[in-house]
Amino acid sequence: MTTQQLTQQIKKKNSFLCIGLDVDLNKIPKHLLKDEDPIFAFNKAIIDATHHLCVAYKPNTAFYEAYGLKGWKALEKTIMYLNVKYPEIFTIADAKRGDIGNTSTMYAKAFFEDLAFDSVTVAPYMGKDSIEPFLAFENKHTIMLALTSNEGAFDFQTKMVAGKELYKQVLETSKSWKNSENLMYVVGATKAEYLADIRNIIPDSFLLVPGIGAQGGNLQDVCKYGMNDSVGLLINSSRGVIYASQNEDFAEVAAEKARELQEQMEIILSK
Ligand SMILES: O=C(O)c1cc(=O)[nH]c(=O)n1[C@@H]1O[C@H](COP(=O)(O)O)[C@@H](O)[C@H]1O
Repeated sequence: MTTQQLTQQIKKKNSFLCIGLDVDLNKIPKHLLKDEDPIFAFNKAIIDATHHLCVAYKPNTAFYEAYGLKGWKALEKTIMYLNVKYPEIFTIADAKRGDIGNTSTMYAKAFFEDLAFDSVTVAPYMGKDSIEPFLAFENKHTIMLALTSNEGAFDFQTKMVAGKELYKQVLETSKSWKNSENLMYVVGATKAEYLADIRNIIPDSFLLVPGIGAQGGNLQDVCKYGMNDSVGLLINSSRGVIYASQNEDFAEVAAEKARELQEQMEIILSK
């Protein structure tokens, strides 16, 4: 999917919501545990109930890898289900990869070719030759951590390096990489006050913004400082949507939570 197609979907649905599929078997409704594949059964129900309210889904691979082969199988079934039934949805493998070049190429193949995700998250720590193998894939997007939502973001990301905060160095340097037009960036919703500075460096790029809901980030602040002419934002909520109810009505209640966020987004988009 191209970024133009993503923007079209945002305008059509009046939503720039991304729903995080972070499935924890201890948190899903008990009746699903009897299913042959509880993770996929949960995802399918959530997706069927919410696909019209969001433009993207983001399974965090940790929640699948934790269950071994069964978890990876459920991830594969989930992405196949999305690609076949809802091909207009933008898909994000939240895997936070990045390694020496030949290894990064294999990670990219795993998520872009084998699983056919539209995008994957990566960490910038190993630099240009760890990210360019991902950027080489046409019509695929590489979402690089810039300023993360957690407290530990202040350990390194905001430290001064050669007269500038490290996250700013990351943003600026990455613009010179080959196929950098395939980059998007992660900025935590809890860091909304940094977004004006970030937009000065990367005015046109899409930002994946996790951290509203459970982590306390604020949608209005993120939009005020982070939105550009083509919206340029994907706002993620995982736990706040998918675990709103742990009863049999879980998918319905998740849809209500997603609807609340979509309606706030519609108001922001109409301004
Ligand atoms: O890359 C991410 O998606 C990410 C980056 C970040 O800075 N903070 C962050 O919370 N995330 C992910 O976004 C999701 C947030 O989940 P909730 O806090 O439940 O909405 C999790 O999958 C996190 O791993």
